[in-house]
Amino acid sequence: MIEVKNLVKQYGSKRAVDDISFTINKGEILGFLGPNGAGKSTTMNMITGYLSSTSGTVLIDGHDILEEPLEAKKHIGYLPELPPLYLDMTVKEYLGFVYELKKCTLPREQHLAEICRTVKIEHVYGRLIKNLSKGYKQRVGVAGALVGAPDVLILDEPTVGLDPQQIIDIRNLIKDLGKKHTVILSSHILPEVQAICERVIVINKGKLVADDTPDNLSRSLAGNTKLQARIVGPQSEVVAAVSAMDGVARVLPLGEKTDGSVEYTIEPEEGKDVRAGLFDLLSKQGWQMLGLKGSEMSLEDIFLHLIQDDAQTSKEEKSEGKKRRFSFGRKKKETDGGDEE
Ligand SMILES: Nc1ncnc2c1ncn2[C@@H]1O[C@H](COP(=O)(O)OP(=O)(O)OP(=O)(O)O)[C@@H](O)[C@H]1O
Repeated sequence: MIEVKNLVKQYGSKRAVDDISFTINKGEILGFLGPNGAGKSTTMNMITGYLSSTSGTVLIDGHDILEEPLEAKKHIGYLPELPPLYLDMTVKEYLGFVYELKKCTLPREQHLAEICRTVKIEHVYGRLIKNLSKGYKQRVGVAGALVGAPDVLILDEPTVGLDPQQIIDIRNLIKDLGKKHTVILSSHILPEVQAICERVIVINKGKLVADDTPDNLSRSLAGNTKLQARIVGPQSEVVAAVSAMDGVARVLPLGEKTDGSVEYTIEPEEGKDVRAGLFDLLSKQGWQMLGLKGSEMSLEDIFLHLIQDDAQTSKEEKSEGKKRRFSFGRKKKETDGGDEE
């Protein structure tokens, strides 16, 4: 559906987007993550044809966004971070205006009514946009993006500035839209991306640093899930005995709890499941286990880790003159290996 190939954007001496390639398939909801200045808006603006690229191509359903802009843009509905709403228009007037602007040929009343049903703004159709809440203004922006029935929706920070209930409503709306559309969602809000998106692309300093499902990212980076255990027993003996277990890489006591247990983080070696051995050990020693749970990495942890890895890789490259590679799982191993040296 969308093919981004070797996309580069150079602003003078600044390379804002540096050789990014990815493909988005029909019906995917893709999260586009990156810190401030990473190059997200620049990339989205090149995908929507608002900015031309220095080099590289963007194909929308096979149409080059720069060579066949009209054909390509027909497929895209774009909601910029600040939707260009005309506050003195009613919702009806605004959507009619967007309809004309996009030279839409679908049956007008029927098409606009269907959009209003989808984004649930039928009851404010006759109201002035300036009198609507922020959440409803955002819905009107989404409605505008849906005019012309594009297959692809590109949403730039769609929940910024909304209150918690409005955020939930817009997220649910995006999920619903994802059933019929390919969606690209740019966001700084990591739990949002985790909640909505099936796939995440992370960019940092103009480079693509990860492309995977939130779950895979979490798994490949975390390796094995760490365990949080609450154990009643003499702390130093517990640490020594559990550390000596086959398959345990590290044990970290986190402090005593009010029930007399001590909480530990137990980090298994790669590919090892130490839970059964842990139960055996504790029962042999007569130490009680009051709790055991896995602690998975949140997307937030992963994101920070990736950005740090990227900074680390840059340093290594500078010194070694290497070309970068962003194979996520492998990179983690390499980093691990480096740490151990
Ligand atoms: N017109 C421009 N001229 C020069 N540099 C620019 C221009 N637009 C963006 N940049 C620079 O390019 C880099 C990428 O900017 P971009 O706005 O794409 O990042 P972003 O990931 O969208 O960040 P944010 O989330 O803060 O909007 C930044 O360093 C920015 O300062």
